[in-house]
Amino acid sequence: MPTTRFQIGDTVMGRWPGSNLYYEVKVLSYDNKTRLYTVIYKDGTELELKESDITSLTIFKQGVSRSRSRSRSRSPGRPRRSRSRSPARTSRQSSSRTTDVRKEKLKEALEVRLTPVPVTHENNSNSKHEKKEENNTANTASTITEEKTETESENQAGGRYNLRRRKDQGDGKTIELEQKTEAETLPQTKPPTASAIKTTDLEFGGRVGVFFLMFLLPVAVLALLILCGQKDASLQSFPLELPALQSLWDCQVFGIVLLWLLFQAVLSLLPVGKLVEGMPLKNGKTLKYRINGFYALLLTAVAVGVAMYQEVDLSYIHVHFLQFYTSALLIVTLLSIYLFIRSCWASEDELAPGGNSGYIIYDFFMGRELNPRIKNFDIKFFCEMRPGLMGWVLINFAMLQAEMKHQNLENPSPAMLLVNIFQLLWVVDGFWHEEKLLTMMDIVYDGFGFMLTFGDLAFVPFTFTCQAYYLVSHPNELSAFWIITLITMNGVGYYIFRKANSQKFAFRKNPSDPAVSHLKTIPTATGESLIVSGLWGWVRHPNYLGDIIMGLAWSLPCGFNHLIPYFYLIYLITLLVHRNARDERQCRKKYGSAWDEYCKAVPYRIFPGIY
Ligand SMILES: NC(=O)C1=CN([C@@H]2O[C@H](COP(=O)(O)OP(=O)(O)OC[C@H]3O[C@@H](n4cnc5c(N)ncnc54)[C@H](OP(=O)(O)O)[C@@H]3O)[C@@H](O)[C@H]2O)C=CC1
Ligand SMILES: CC(C)=CCC[C@@H](C)[C@H]1CC=C2C3=C(CC[C@@]21C)[C@@]1(C)CC[C@H](O)C(C)(C)[C@@H]1CC3
Repeated sequence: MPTTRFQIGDTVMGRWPGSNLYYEVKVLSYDNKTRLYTVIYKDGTELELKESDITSLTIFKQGVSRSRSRSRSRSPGRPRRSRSRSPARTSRQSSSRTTDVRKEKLKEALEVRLTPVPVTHENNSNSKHEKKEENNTANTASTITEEKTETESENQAGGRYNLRRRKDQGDGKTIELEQKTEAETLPQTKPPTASAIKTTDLEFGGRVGVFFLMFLLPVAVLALLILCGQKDASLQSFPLELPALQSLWDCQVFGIVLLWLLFQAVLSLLPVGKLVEGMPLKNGKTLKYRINGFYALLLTAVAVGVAMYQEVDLSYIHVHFLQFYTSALLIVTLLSIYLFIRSCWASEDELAPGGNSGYIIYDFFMGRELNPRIKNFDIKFFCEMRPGLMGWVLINFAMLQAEMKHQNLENPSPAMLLVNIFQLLWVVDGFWHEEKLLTMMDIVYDGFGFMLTFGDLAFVPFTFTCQAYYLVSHPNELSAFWIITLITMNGVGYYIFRKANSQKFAFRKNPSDPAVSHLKTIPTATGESLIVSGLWGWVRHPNYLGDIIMGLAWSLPCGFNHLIPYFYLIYLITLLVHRNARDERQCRKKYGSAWDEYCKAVPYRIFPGIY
């Protein structure tokens, strides 16, 4: 390797992809064509790195000792600056003496364990200062965490990180471990550069696969709704002739759907609820999101109450259900076209890693732009949470009204009540934890194209309601035993789902949180650990398991006469098994051998006993 900076066999510091953490690595080879070094980490992980992601050991060590001496020379009695992301945190900080003491202790502890590492790079222009982070890795490594620059490689790796975790310690408060003046003098890592995105790993069977899916999905949902509304809902009784056009289209219905979207959009823009920052983007910036879904749900409930008081008949939705679906489908199509066209003007920074293959159909389906916004209105975040999820609850309630009307009941049937209550609980839970959606793959990684638009605006409200729709014309008596069994099943599912999600979220935010600090973990080379006990030590995706148990409890009230009400369960298992595989691929890429170790310790994916 005559022209390279590093030679085979050199021990150098290599950046861990997806982070700004540097580890000791050995250079194994250099590829002249790709200009990539193959390096091996101490845990045996081999990776290819760019020259800019490698730095020499001597520069690193000089940096370490320089900043160590800086650290030592700081007067121990001098109060250190602490930085808080939100004013709320600042006030909490100043009001709590005990927390301050605890924080100081923690800070001291961290200072002993951590190594501030100045890294010299050619382009050290980023003015953001560095922060040290807890090093709990198997490899001893010097770490440098720069708030913004991490996102570049994270996004490329398709990973999702909770960067705040690295700054939040103790009671979720932010501790800045270096003084600002000091940190500013430290050499900085390279700022993210806008590299051209090109999606090469095509999902869903590539261009051909998504082409068929784009037609198949809307048709399959239409078929499901037709069957679900028929007296005989068996697959064999599917009508062979196409439904008449007027049974599929109604201008008034289209107007109602538009009004619904507008109403929800207005609610989402109300200046109530907190403003939170999303995950850092590739360009280092973060977007702000208004978290007011729970208020919007309450206001929607009030609006529906007022409408019912004005004698609006909600069973209209049941009568015109197919027309509501086709109206939603038209909006999905128009919105997807708009999203695709506007993405042509989006900068490289704004593109999603998964939807930029260069193939029009594929990119239209997957979504090119990551966070399409009109001023402060985030179209993806809005569609993911609002019209579809609220619509689901409203449609369920309309079906409950329709059931009473159709079957001349004074009260809704227990089956209908259970379906309504179970699903309402799930939706309320979603809005209560709305902020957590910001760290999910759908927001951080996936582009917003036909797939998510269809999923959010058509699939969720029209297929997730399929049990309630079915019950209107297929009554099912439930014994007290069944009612208790179903309530227990939903409760168990919900407990697993919520506990697993909250545990992971709390752990990612602050591993020393007393609620999760007792959990056993496997350290990984990135500095983040994997929980290996409790629910996360039982199966690798306990939250999916909980969701599936709930899905079963939502379908069983419809009885065993037909397969149709089990559609949600079948969809959920398929989606979560696919999502699990996708997630595991990304985790293996991100955590390397530590992930394999986790898989060995916890061999079951979603279902206990099933590998
Ligand atoms: N009803 C529906 O239609 C759907 C519901 N859902 C629900 O949404 C919820 C969120 O799902 P989703 O975002 O897909 O996945 P998860 O919330 O399970 O997130 C997966 C991530 O968790 C982290 N992780 C994995 N294992 C561990 C571990 N042992 N310890 C600590 N962290 C770990 C990894 O990220 P990292 O290490 O980078 O933090 C991994 O990438 C689930 O409850 C799911 O059931 C999802 C899809 C559809
Ligand atoms: C067939 C097709 C095109 C499916 C698209 C799937 C999407 C509809 C779902 C993928 C993951 C979702 C999640 C929620 C809604 C449905 C979609 C978007 C979710 C936001 C609902 C509220 C929950 O509390 C949740 C946050 C756990 C959940 C996350 C995943």
